[in-house]
Amino acid sequence: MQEPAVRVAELRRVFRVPEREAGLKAAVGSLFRRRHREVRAVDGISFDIAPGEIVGFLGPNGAGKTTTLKMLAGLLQPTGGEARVLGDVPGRRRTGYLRRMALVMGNRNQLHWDLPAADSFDLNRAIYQIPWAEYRSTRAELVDLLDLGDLVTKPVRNLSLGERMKVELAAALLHRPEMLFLDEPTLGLDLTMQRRIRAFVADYNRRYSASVLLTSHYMADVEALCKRVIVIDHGRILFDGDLAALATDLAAYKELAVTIEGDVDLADYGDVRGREGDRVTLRVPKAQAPVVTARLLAEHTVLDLTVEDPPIEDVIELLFSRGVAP
Ligand SMILES: Nc1ncnc2c1ncn2[C@@H]1O[C@H](COP(=O)(O)OP(=O)(O)OP(=O)(O)O)[C@@H](O)[C@H]1O
Repeated sequence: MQEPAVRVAELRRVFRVPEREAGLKAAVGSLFRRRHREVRAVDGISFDIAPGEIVGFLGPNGAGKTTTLKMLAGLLQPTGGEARVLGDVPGRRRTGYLRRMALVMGNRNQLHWDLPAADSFDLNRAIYQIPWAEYRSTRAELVDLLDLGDLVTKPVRNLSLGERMKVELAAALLHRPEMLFLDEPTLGLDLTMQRRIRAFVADYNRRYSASVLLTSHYMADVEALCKRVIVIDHGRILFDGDLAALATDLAAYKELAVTIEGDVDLADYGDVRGREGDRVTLRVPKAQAPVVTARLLAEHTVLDLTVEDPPIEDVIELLFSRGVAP
């Protein structure tokens, strides 16, 4: 059997943070007696990622996503458990490993602010010791795929947020990493740019059979790219599986969107969630969906009717509030 690209077993990271009460007395006291509290950012998580797989890594703020990605990228040492990526232990930070992976953080600028990205690209070529011919061809390919044009010749500080993200991605991928850790790569970008970045990630994955672990607060990113999602909260895995199964398995209700001739009050059929012109969205318990559908069809002139799982955002919210075991 092929070895997984990522193998994580009981991975943990505990931070010790100094604790201090407010006020001068407490401030003076803390000079002599430091109290600490433990934050279990990642609390024993296990999962595998297959080569070439794109997995969405979801969770609310503070769930432990970035801490996990940093451990997998070798930036943070775990306090327990094990991580292997591409057969290597990331925490050892072996050059051989660092040259096969990339961590891209949407909220962190890794390029020189005052220089054009082209200069940072050259610098990365030297750092990663990419042979010139390979560098030129990958660079040309990335410039084309990301539609960078002359953006690479402008100082980074003059670029828009979206343009900056595109050159960031290009810089991070010049060495053609096989493993990508993408932390909110579309953060703050407009819809067109989000779509562009998404298409690029899909393309890169196909072209180089790269594995991708992606965090994003935009469910559209996740739905477009990830067949599988891992959901964490408070450092623990709540769900690991098919994105489609998440809605089917967890949501206790269905959403019926129905257009009916005439003005009819549908409150009797279910929980009315919204109305757009003649189209009404009803939420009904999953088990009752067939009966309600049949009643609507029998009792009214139905012009259009769809039965769907609730939006994935709602399902994930439900998951966080319930804290389902894996
Ligand atoms: N260096 C640190 N020192 C102390 N606590 C930390 C440190 N880094 C992270 N934490 C804590 O660990 C927990 C997990 O943080 P982490 O950044 O991994 O979450 P996240 O899921 O990436 O959240 P977000 O979506 O907000 O980026 C949080 O409670 C955070 O405050």
